[in-house]
Amino acid sequence: MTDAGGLRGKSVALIGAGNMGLALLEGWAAQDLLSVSVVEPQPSQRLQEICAAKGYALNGPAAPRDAVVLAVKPQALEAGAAAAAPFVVRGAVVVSILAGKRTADLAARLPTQAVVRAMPNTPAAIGRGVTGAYASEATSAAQRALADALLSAVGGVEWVDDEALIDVVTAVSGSGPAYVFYFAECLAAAGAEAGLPVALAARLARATVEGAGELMRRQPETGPDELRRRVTSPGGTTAAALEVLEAPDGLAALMRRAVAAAKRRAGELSG
Ligand SMILES: NC(=O)C1=CN([C@@H]2O[C@H](COP(=O)(O)OP(=O)(O)OC[C@H]3O[C@@H](n4cnc5c(N)ncnc54)[C@H](OP(=O)(O)O)[C@@H]3O)[C@@H](O)[C@H]2O)C=CC1
Ligand SMILES: O=C(O)[C@@H]1CCC=N1
Repeated sequence: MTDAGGLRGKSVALIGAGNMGLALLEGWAAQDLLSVSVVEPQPSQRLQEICAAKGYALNGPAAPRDAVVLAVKPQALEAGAAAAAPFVVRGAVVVSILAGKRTADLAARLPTQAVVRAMPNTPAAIGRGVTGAYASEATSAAQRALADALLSAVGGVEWVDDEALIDVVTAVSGSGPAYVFYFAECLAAAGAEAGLPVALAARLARATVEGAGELMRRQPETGPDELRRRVTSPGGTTAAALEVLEAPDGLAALMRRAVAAAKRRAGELSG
């Protein structure tokens, strides 16, 4: 395995291996460059398999690590930070993926100020995630590079230099996959209501979202607006539908409200 990010020989502790923690671990295991310790109260079978196959310590004694990745629920921050602290030594960087929790919230509970706040998303589970990240002022360039390499194992990483933007990243790409899945659900439901058998409507909606996403992926130079125009024949069916979606109270207004609600909730989770 190539080691573009300089991960070889680095040591990491992962605190919390649920949906997102496990996705990160899968990415690290595929690269096979790191020494990993995992703390997880209820290890899933998959977690146990990875740890056994890769020789990762699972719920073993704490030891100093180069990086500690915190992946518990925001509501479990106190317990998660307590579990993380023994792994955090001078020079270690803490990478938190907790929604809403500020770098200051983390630093107040951990023996370091070097904290990276990151927001991945669930396509990380197939190596196709995108993560927004912010490094506190106390984070060195080397610590930030290590955090970048750890997060890059499951997809792209976009750094921002204003921590407040992470709440927006959370509302756009962190929560975003749920919006897309919900769109597929709504499209299927509308198709069924318009007369299609329920299962067929679900298959058509799913294949449409998959195909449209893949089309976008394969044409990175073409904006979604242009791809949309290519579907839309003048005076045709798509134009009729888009007139509804583009109405003042249509999809743009709904997305604005949805993103604002998620951003507001991220703010409420801080502290
Ligand atoms: N799901 C998503 O799409 C995304 C989530 N996030 C963030 O990632 C974090 C994790 O989310 P997600 O993976 O979905 O949640 P999960 O509940 O799936 O995973 C959290 C895991 O942490 C474990 N845990 C709880 N307390 C401790 C502790 N003291 N020490 C070690 N492990 C502990 C939990 O165990 P138990 O179940 O036994 O309590 C659980 O397995 C959240 O903060 C969330 O905001 C970020 C981006 C996207
Ligand atoms: O819903 C949540 O709070 C988490 C953060 C982003 C996606 N899931």
